[in-house]
Amino acid sequence: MTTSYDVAVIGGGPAGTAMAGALKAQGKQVVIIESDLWGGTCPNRGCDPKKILLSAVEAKDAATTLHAKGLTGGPQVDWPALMAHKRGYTDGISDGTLNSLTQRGIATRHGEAYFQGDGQLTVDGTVIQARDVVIATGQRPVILPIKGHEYFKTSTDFLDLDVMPKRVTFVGGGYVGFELATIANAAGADVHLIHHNDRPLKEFDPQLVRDLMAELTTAGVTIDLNEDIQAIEKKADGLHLKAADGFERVSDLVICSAGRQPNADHLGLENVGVKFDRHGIAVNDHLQTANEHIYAIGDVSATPVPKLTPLAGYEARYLAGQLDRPGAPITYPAVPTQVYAAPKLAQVGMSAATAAADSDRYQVNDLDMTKWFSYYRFGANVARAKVIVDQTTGTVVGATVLSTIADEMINYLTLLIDQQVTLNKLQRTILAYPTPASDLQYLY
Ligand SMILES: Cc1cc2nc3c(=O)[nH]c(=O)nc-3n(C[C@H](O)[C@H](O)[C@H](O)COP(=O)(O)OP(=O)(O)OC[C@H]3O[C@@H](n4cnc5c(N)ncnc54)[C@H](O)[C@@H]3O)c2cc1C
Ligand SMILES: NC(=O)c1ccc[n+]([C@@H]2O[C@H](COP(=O)([O-])OP(=O)(O)OC[C@H]3O[C@@H](n4cnc5c(N)ncnc54)[C@H](O)[C@@H]3O)[C@@H](O)[C@H]2O)c1
Repeated sequence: MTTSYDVAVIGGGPAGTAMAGALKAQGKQVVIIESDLWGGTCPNRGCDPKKILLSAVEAKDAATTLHAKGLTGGPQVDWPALMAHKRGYTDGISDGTLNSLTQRGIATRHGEAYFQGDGQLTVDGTVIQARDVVIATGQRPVILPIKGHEYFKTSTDFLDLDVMPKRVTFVGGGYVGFELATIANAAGADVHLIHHNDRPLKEFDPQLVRDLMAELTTAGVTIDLNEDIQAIEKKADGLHLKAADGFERVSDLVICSAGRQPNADHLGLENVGVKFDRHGIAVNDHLQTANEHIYAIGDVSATPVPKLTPLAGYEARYLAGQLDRPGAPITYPAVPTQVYAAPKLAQVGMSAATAAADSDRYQVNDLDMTKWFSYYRFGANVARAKVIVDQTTGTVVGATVLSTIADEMINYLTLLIDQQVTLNKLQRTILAYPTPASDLQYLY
């Protein structure tokens, strides 16, 4: 059976579903192909389940920091109940996404998409004919190719654990390692985070990363830096992780959190002249591959931006516009990114290190906000921000924030950057007091 469409979209995650929806709204005939769960990584095994589990950490920490300041006793995480709460959300995602696509008249196919050749896109033997194809197949966890790699589990396994093991170890200090270590620690596990050099979360301000590590260490997470794990051995007392320098750690569960790799190696891209490497599928500044009818968006594309859900949607909306009416190359606004640990670490725009190189122009406001009203009232242990102000324009151009509410503050800061809001302009807006937003004027 051969079916013909204007556009075929491969991957039913945030990028693919946004793409298919935007194309359908333009009146195009579109088919979307998904080999696993509709909705993709973010709502099924990424952002959303992670943040549901984090809700218990946030509530527990809020109660703990107010201990002896008006609260007594301390809540404990009931992992099976928390997991049931998470599943109450995630279990409905795939069917819900499929229904939403179908209701909008978007054709759907479940199966592995594969390019047999130009114009020969197949899904489980069926040829799908489409003028253009958009690849939005995302990424999957890297499994380090060390001895005993078969004992590694991934973030996907962690986010669906029935029981929290006694000892949990994360190999790799990036977003996934820090976020899931925070959750496992709050759930009562003995948690180790092992990183191969001395710069975990290397995209973030090193001082604030050190502050975050100090907080996590105080909370009970053991962080081992400069340890390069070479082997995992299963013994009667657990999984033994070993580094070349004699370092050894025993654990019940070992999560490989050493990064993610593009889902580009199983698509037959060599049959259609599309190139990729470990950063993703090579695209030009119109998100077009070397094959003029094939595009790549979201996590799988090698664009110069972090791999995040809002960017998947942003690239989808841009490309839908391009396919309708070709125009200017894609440009990206300031992109906020954050680590949902306890506390949260968030960053947007210019870093303090870059600003320091031009100190005549850029002022770095390094602010200890711990005693500020917004943080004092719930007894926060740490609240720190570095805010970069361009002195020639009086606008904020970058910020790093470490606090329990950094995830909200960074969005306000992103708006200030995007809208080029000066202090004068901000103070002409009345913001409800006392709220984190009413603190914005003190960041300049
Ligand atoms: C643990 C974790 C936490 C995260 N937390 C955050 C967060 O807090 N905030 C944030 O912004 N981002 C977060 N992310 C990143 C976010 O999930 C991704 O940026 C986002 O899902 C990318 O969307 P996508 O559509 O490009 O890819 P995906 O969501 O990965 O979707 C790609 C889809 O393509 C399908 N597919 C692959 N190959 C084929 C094939 N051959 N045929 C058919 N279908 C195929 C896959 O099954 C998948 O469903 C997190 C990721 C992880 C792993
Ligand atoms: N909050 C969020 O927005 C969020 C959360 C999770 C994931 N994500 C997305 O998923 C992507 C992947 O996240 P991630 O944490 O899996 O990857 P990452 O690339 O952020 O971090 C992986 C870390 O593992 C380290 N590493 C590599 N090899 C190692 C080794 N042999 N031993 C020890 N450490 C090693 C790297 O130096 C790096 O610090 C992120 O870049 C982000 O785009 C976002």
